[in-house]
This record gives sequence, C-alpha cells and structure tokens, in this order.
Amino acid sequence: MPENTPLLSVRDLKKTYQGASGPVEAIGSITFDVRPGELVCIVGPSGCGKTTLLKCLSGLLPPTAGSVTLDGAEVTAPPKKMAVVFQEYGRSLYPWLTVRDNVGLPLKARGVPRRERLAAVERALEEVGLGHALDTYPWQLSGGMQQRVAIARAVAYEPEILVMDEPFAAVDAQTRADLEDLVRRVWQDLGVTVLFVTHDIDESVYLGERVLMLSSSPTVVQQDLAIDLPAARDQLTTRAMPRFTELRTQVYEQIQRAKRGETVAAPS
Ligand SMILES: Nc1ncnc2c1ncn2[C@@H]1O[C@H](COP(=O)(O)OP(=O)(O)OP(=O)(O)O)[C@@H](O)[C@H]1O
Repeated sequence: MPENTPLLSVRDLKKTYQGASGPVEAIGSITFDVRPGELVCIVGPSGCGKTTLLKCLSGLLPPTAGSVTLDGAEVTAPPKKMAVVFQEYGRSLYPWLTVRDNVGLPLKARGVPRRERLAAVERALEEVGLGHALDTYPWQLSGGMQQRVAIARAVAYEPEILVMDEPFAAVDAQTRADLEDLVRRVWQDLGVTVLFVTHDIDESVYLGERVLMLSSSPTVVQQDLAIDLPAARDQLTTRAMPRFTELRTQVYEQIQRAKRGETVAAPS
C-alpha cells in the first residue's frame, strides 16, 4: 500500500445513543485518517466518547452515521486485521491457560499450524521480554507482566493495526513507564500501525507521533497535533526537553478548552 493511502479512515462518524430520558449525542462528527505505520494517540476529557469511538472503530457498535474503513473495506464487524488491547488485562487472559496457550489462542482460532504457531508465540514473547514465561500461568505474573502477555498476544496475531484502549491505566507508574517504552519498541521493531487511546496528556505526547485531541461530547476532533520529538525517546531526557513541555502544555490547554466546551481550534 502506498505510504499516503490511509490504512484507517474515519469519515463523519456520528453516534447517538437512545438513553432512558431521550437521545444522547455521544459523538457529534469525527473525521480522521491513520496512515500505515503511524503511531497515533487519541486523548480527550473523561466522558468525551473515547470508548464509543473505539467500539465503532472495532466493529462492535454500529455508528448512527458516517463510516469506518480499514484497508479499503468498510468495518461492520470486528476486522481480522485489527487487534485490540484493553485496560483490564486481568479479564482479557484465560487463567487456566499457560502464557504460551493464551498468546497462541487467536492463531489457533485462525488455523495456523502448530509448529508455526509456537514459533510466532515465542517470537512475540521475546519481543515483550517474557521469553522465559512460556509455561507460567497469568495469575503467577504481576499486572505489568500480564499486560505484556496481552500485548504479545496482539503482536503474535500480526495485525495491520494495533488498537490500545487505555492499556496502562491500571498499573503503577514505574511499570507504566516501562510499558510505554515497550509500545514504542514494538512499533519501531515491527512497523505495526498503532492507535493508542489514553486520558493521560503526558503519555500521549511521550508515545505519539501524532496526537488527536477530542472535544467533550458531542465529540469532534478538537486538534490534530504532530509530535515533532526525536524518534529515539527516553523517559528521562525526552520528558525533560523544552519541546516536550511546550507540546504537553498545548495538549493540556486544548483539553481544558474542550472541558469548557470552547470552540474548536484550527488544525495545526
Ligand atoms: N449505552 C449507552 N447509552 C446511553 N448513553 C451512553 C451509553 N454509553 C455511553 N453513553 C454516553 O456517551 C458519552 C460518551 O461515553 P464514553 O464511555 O464513550 O466516553 P469515554 O470518553 O470513554 O469516557 P471515560 O474516559 O470516562 O471512560 C457519555 O455521555 C456517556 O454517558
């Protein structure tokens, strides 16, 4: 696929829920593209519709209007080319299966032969630094390690796009920093396209090559900001850069505007 052809295209996406006391307009109108190989973060105030947007992107919820297209095909059901990593790692892994079998499960479901499957599982676990944990069970691992297993499972599946829904919200700060670096490394090593949803402004700037800021509901894209930080990022030096501070201030101000319901800024 040529570099500039979008992999994911969201066009005038609108979602109105039928609530008990009338319609709730969660998403007003969202339009954006993600090109192959990009790492895009989506950030927005609580209740702005991030989960609703992800459900529509992953084919779990039909939009009220507009469309989602992945690799040229309209998304109407969970696409085979997409893997999703959720916040609740504890509920996304099967406790009665070893790490090896948890990671291999989607490949087994896809009919990948055993030998090939085991090799892919081992590669993915090596990539997330858990090559030694093949025969352990999820409940024998820390929260951060379980989330690594969930990332390995998504990676082993070789998706065209990896969607992550606030994946590090439930882990401690040190683990979170390690996992952020892991996402950047996986993205760089494997060249997979990543769409990362977070409510954490610093995280969005540290991780992203682009940050899409959402407004409050009914949601629109408030700003699409290019993150012009060096590709090699480091928790200490990158976060100490004056440019990092400028960018996080810009995102913070937009989010505050969004919370106050102020008008949309011109795209950067
Ligand atoms: N099933 C539903 N029926 C009616 N309204 C809903 C439903 N699901 C979500 N909403 C409303 O849609 C809006 C967006 O909700 P959503 O959960 O997508 O936001 P969010 O950005 O993911 O929130 P948070 O960051 O707090 O998790 C909210 O006003 C919410 O109350």
